Amino acid sequence: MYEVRTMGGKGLGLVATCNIPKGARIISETAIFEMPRNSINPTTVHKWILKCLEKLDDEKRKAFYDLHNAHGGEVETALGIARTNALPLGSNATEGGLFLGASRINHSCCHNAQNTWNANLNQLTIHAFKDIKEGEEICISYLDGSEDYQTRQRDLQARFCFSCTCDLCSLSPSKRQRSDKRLNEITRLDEIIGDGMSIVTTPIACLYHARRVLELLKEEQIEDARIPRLYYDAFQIAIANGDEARAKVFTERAYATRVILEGEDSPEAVD
Ligand SMILES: C[S@@+](CC[C@H](N)C(=O)[O-])C[C@H]1O[C@@H](n2cnc3c(N)ncnc32)[C@H](O)[C@@H]1O
Repeated sequence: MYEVRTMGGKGLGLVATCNIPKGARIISETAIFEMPRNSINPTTVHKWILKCLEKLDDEKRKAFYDLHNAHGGEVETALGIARTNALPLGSNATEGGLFLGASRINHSCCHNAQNTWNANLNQLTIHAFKDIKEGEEICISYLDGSEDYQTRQRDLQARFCFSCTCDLCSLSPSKRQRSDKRLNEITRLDEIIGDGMSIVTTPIACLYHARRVLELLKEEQIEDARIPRLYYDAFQIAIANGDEARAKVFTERAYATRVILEGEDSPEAVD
């Protein structure tokens, strides 16, 4: 479905070699090793990585050292490579995994693919959540939420040492301002919906917020994991308030959108 090519200014990247339909699984890959992701002493993490590398065969160890290192000079080589390439093993996971294939996927703030840790398969999956045309680059997002332009640039620079020039980051100042306003509003409403209390005390307002977030995501052409999460929130609001009919509709939508992003075998879809 893809090949690894040199992408001017971005190093290597994945390009679709055929039309990839929305929902297709592009990659399913086992980690060469797992490592702690956050806030642990760098020396400890470095030692951990070296131990993991010792256990690999020569070919995999060489392939690891061939991966991009965005932190060269700042930290030990193996740690720099691991920090540049580790992908999370679940949302909010404290563990990351090193994947030789998926590590070549570049970032876009208007990405077309989703990386997910599938604990049922014990593999990382990459799914197209938009139709991807032959010749188009396959991109994921390295970021978690709906950050505005400045926050995205700051985080990408700090964690991956590049300035993003994707279509979203290249909008004219006025269009970017409108996009930032929508993204900040998504974050604000998401926080209200995510607060367990407001689901019980102001359920109708929460449902309106959820609908508004969906509209905003659509305007921003975002079709990632935020959509099933939102339908799941709406399901919980309906259940908490005894509205079984709406709960059924929301759960069906949460399932359908989750399957596109992760496949029927994903634990989130199965649950
Ligand atoms: C996980 S690697 C991705 C694959 C990498 N391009 C390679 O050659 O192996 C992450 C690094 O790729 C580059 N990169 C990823 N997305 C980019 C983008 N949108 N613009 C510029 N560089 C990008 C940055 O150097 C980043 O630190």
